[in-house]
Amino acid sequence: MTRVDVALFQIGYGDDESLADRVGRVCEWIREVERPDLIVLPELWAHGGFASSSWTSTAELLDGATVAQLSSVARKMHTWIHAGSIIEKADEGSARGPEDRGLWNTSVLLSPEGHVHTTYRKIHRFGFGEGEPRLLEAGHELALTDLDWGTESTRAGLATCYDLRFPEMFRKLGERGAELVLLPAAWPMPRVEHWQLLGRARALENQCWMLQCNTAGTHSGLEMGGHSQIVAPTGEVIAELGCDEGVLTAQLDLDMVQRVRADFPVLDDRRL
Ligand SMILES: O=C(O)CCC(=O)C(=O)O
Repeated sequence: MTRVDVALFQIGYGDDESLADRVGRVCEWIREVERPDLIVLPELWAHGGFASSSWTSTAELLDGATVAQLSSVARKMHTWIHAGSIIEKADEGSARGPEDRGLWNTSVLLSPEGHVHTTYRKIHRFGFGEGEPRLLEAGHELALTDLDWGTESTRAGLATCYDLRFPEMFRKLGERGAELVLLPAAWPMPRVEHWQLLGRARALENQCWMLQCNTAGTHSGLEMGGHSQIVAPTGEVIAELGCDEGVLTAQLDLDMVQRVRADFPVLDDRRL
């Protein structure tokens, strides 16, 4: 039986903490918890989910300071760390994307050896013409990987925040074998019920685990919604946080995906 311990860090922040201070604080905080098998952090927690006016100046390379510090934590703890997302800037001389911006909202999964294992550039940019669609390139590729736990492994799909509103993306991840989806976010408080409802829907309709890690606090004039949640392949929320900063821990029975799919084989009845 594949049982794994996960910890989602619902990071709270305001406008008064520098990126470097926040990264240092979060690395310390992670080191204080008992070693889980997988840690998940939120979207753009270092750069600020809505701090778009500073994204160009705080953007980092994939091997920049934020990822390097978290890689060192992953290696020392020998655990998987989904580092949430960063504002990634294009390396000198490399492709800058079709809109020539050279910036992406990129999620980074680190292996227990501390290596960048998988990256995912957010496909659906949020902002309706402002923020992400004005400043960042869109990602164009789905990202899936096998999380190796030692003797067993689990197929995981990566998605970020606003992607949650696009069910066809999660169906594609499911078709490519995803049993679990890692979803970091900076989802605002006024629409937190959408976050909860859509997360449950994506889990239920694809019969997969959803690990949704949101942000807390108020920055750039927006209150973040918190309410990080872990949803089972039945659509049941097995663990959730409130509005404040905190760690959400749970033990997942990953074999449940196959049991739920065998007991109620709704995915076999799709008309393609
Ligand atoms: O869809 C929403 O309501 C929030 C999405 C969002 O904040 C984001 O993708 O950064």
